Amino acid sequence: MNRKTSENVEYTLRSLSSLMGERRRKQQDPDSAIASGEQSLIAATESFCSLQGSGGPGPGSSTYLGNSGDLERAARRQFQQNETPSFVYILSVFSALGGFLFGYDTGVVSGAMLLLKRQLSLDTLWQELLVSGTVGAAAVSALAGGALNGVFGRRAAILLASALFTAGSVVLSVAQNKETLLSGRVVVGLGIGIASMTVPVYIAEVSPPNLRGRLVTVNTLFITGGQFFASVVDGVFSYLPKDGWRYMLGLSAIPAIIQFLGFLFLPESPRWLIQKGQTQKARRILSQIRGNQTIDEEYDSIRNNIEEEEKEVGSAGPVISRMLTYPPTRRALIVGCGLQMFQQLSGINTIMYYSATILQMSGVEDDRLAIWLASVTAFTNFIFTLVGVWLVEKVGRRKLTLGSLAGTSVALIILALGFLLSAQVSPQISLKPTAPSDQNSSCTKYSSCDGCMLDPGCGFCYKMNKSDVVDSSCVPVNKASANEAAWGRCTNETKFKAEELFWAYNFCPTPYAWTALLGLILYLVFFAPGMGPMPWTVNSEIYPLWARSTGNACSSGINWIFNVLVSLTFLHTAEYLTYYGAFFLYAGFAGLGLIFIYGCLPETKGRKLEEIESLFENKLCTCGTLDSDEGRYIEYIRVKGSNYHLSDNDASDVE
Ligand SMILES: O[C@H]1[C@H](O)[C@@H](O)[C@H](O)[C@@H](O)[C@H]1O
Repeated sequence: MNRKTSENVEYTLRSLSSLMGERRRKQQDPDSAIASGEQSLIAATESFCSLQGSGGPGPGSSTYLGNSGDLERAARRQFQQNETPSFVYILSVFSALGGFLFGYDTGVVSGAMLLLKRQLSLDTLWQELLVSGTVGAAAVSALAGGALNGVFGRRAAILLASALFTAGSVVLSVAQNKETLLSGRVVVGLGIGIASMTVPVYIAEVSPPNLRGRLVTVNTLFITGGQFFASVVDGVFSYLPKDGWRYMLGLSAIPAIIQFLGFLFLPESPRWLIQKGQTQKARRILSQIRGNQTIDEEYDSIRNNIEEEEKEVGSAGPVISRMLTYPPTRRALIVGCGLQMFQQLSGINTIMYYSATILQMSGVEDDRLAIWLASVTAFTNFIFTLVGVWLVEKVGRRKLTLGSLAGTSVALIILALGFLLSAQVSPQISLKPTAPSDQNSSCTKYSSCDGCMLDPGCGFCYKMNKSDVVDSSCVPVNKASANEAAWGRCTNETKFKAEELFWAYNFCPTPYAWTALLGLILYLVFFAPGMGPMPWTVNSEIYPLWARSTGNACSSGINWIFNVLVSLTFLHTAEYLTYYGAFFLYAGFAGLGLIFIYGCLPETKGRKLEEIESLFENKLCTCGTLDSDEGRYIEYIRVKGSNYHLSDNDASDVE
């Protein structure tokens, strides 16, 4: 946003105070690492005193000379401790429980489905409804969450999300039929959508700039942590074939209740309060969150910004149309939505969903072992998100996202090559058994395992002679259990195993499985630190306050819409393009994403939320060239006469 000349006075004051502070720091305290704000506090006080000529102790007075060092030290100690108060961490962890629930509830369903489909005899349509019903509901509520956040505030939205999570989990754990299950999954989905768009915004708004990226990324750490925890719970309760799913789906009520109770006592975002004109309350909460640190500079900068924004953009008309007609927010919206779209188009959820099969291809035949190994995949995703938490404030958002997506693209190519090589050496089908008269025989038309595996209705029954596949056939899968065939030699698991027969559903025995496995591991190692968390982190930062809820609602909505699209189309894509074709396609999307991010994503590391809008003043796709600006840090703030004043109405304010 263009700062007007009326601010020159403020800016000059700021420069002056910084210069004085800098000189003083060099003279008195050359070694200590004092943040720039600290110097300006002291210097601003000096410059204010001398400018005012108030008769109080000034640079020329003996009292001043005698006590200035002590005063400075005392002021430093009292107001400028640079430690981050633990309250910020408490707020972040309680809000990130929303991320945990997002991860848990999207992750747990695959294990629950294995048990549910048998107990409630669910056909494919119902299985799909139960999985995508949640993601679809999340898309709707993420879009609607913008208005909710804007009108009722971040805290109310988080409370609502945790209430929905709790209600949904209770309904799921006591459900007696598939209709009730679907309604429970939809309620949980509504909670996920609201949490996914609100939590990053709330954390970004309460965090100090130097920690913001890290704390918002912790939310994604909680998402992947939730997914990992869900996979462990799936493993544990898979041993309870009757009611195991009730525990799997119901357990999320515990973190949801904890979050709800916590947020009854936790405060609203001070930025939202300032926007709503509740300035006294905002100031109180901001100083509570910042502990010993002085908040005047931050408070003023937020308030000035809101005033300026209102002047520049106006407040009439729906936020989304104002965002689209005002170039900086339009550009930010394109970047935010593009990031979320490319996150999903890189196929993360297909990879997570498909990991058990990739692992089976590499020789893990036991189903239960495959479930446990899938939790190793989820664990890898989680651990490498932790690497992202560590890197985000070191290398910045832009480099982290670019590096991550470049690695992800290479991993996708390796994965695709693994499937391609496997398809080329796919075992031939040597036996064509005749189907019993009342049974489906369409599977017997395939001539190699590859075609058979891509048909969701068929499986591959074979024997091994040393490392060669022999006596192989393609027969229909048993609809009640994918571990067995509907008819033929592989119908009874215990019996066919004793006869040294093998049953492969969804995969083919292949000597190149290691390539796919390598691709899978590399994918997670690269995706998790950058492309996983950064779309959420960047979106929480790039919109000005008036557009933040709406911007995040749109971009989260895009994330969920593409999530549904990619997951629902994966099997069909694989059928038409084969598996390697599907992964080459995702690699192509990742490549496009790389160009988009290289051209359009600016670095937001270390900047105040209020400054970030200025990064979108230039035409889109010039961000790469602006990268060199990283070190240039200009602060636009209004310096008040005293940083110590306690109320908005303090008569000593100089503006
Ligand atoms: O950032 C998250 C994370 O990467 C998850 O693992 C994935 O399942 C979500 O779709 C994504 O939004």
